[in-house]
Amino acid sequence: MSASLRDHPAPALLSPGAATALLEAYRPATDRFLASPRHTLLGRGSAAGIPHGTSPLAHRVRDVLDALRRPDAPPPVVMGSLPFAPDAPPALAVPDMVHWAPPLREDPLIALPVPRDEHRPDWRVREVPSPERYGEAVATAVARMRAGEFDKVVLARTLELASSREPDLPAMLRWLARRDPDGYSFAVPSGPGRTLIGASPELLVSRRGNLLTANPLAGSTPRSTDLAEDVRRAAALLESPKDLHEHAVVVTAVQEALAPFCTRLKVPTRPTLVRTAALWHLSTTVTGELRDPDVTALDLASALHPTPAVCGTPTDVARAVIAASEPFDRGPYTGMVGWQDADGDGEWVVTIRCAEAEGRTLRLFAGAGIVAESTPEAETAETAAKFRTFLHAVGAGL
Ligand SMILES: C=C(O[C@@H]1C=C(C(=O)O)C=C[C@H]1O)C(=O)O
Repeated sequence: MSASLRDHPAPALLSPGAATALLEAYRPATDRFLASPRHTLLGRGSAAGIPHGTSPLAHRVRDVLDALRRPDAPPPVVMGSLPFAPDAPPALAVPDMVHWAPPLREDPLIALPVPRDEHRPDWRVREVPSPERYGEAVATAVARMRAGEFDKVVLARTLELASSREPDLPAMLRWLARRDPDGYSFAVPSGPGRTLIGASPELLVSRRGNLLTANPLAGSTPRSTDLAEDVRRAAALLESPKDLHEHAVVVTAVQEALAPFCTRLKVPTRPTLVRTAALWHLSTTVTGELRDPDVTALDLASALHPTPAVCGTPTDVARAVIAASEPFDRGPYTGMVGWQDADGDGEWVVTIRCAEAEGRTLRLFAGAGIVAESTPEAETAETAAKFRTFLHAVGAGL
């Protein structure tokens, strides 16, 4: 439906249960689902793809959306994901039909208990790299940073899950979306036969009219089930010099990337906390006013990507360290996932806390920001906590 509908939703779409109905309606392969704190979207089918070309992707997306504009219809929308590597192909499409609903977190039905899948796959789990190898890569990066070679790098590891039957992706999405309804949950095709599915807490950038918002996260600690300990960990994170440094590197990069586009950019001087079911994060909400109304959400996202929350500083050195240290291809992980309409409004989310499903396999990804004060033990524990959300969703314990 439409931008106008988004601003003035039709009564039927305001009915309690509209957002959870979209969640229930999600079908893999044909559908693109994205829930944010502002909207719930379900795109079905594919009316147009984005052509290959030498011009920037954001321009090609704008041209496709402009060509599909009809005077009597709402502005068309593109949905999908962009990979971490700049030269890898995006997985974007203009759906035949986009259904909009208010946010999941405002839907009274979101609080209903999620029925557990009785027939859970019998997962075999392989860690790539092993936690020991991951710790060694962290130690090597720390030594190079202490020698002054670079400032920060984000190193990731994966879990490869294989089963004798295909996972139930709609059930997984329902579980993820209901567990963190304040975050960004998504399920989109990411390549032939592949689905990217996850629940990210991090907004790369959104644009609404001439207003932009970015919400970099960096600096994390696992939650505790003991309330007093959970609060103690949150308080310690807010005071941790190592995490404040790791966070500041990201905020500075976001500020520098967005400043040229803005007449006004507001960057709070100290971070606050956000929490997911599994982690506490340091968070800064950056807001700004656009200088040029023709700059789209994807123009802004492309200028920001990759932030040091997922790559490092300086970017080119960090990219090289990642390529040399990680024994797998990141694919869509640490890219972006989201939507944008022909007016240039949209939301692009950092693709983390996610997995890529293909047939009977699932590949889970988790990374952590490494700075000179990092330790291999703490970063291995942080990535284990980041896997936890997803492992619960698929019914695999580790
Ligand atoms: C890279 C990931 O997360 C990023 C790294 C964080 C950190 O190092 O503290 C926090 C949030 C994300 O920006 C991930 O979840 O895989």
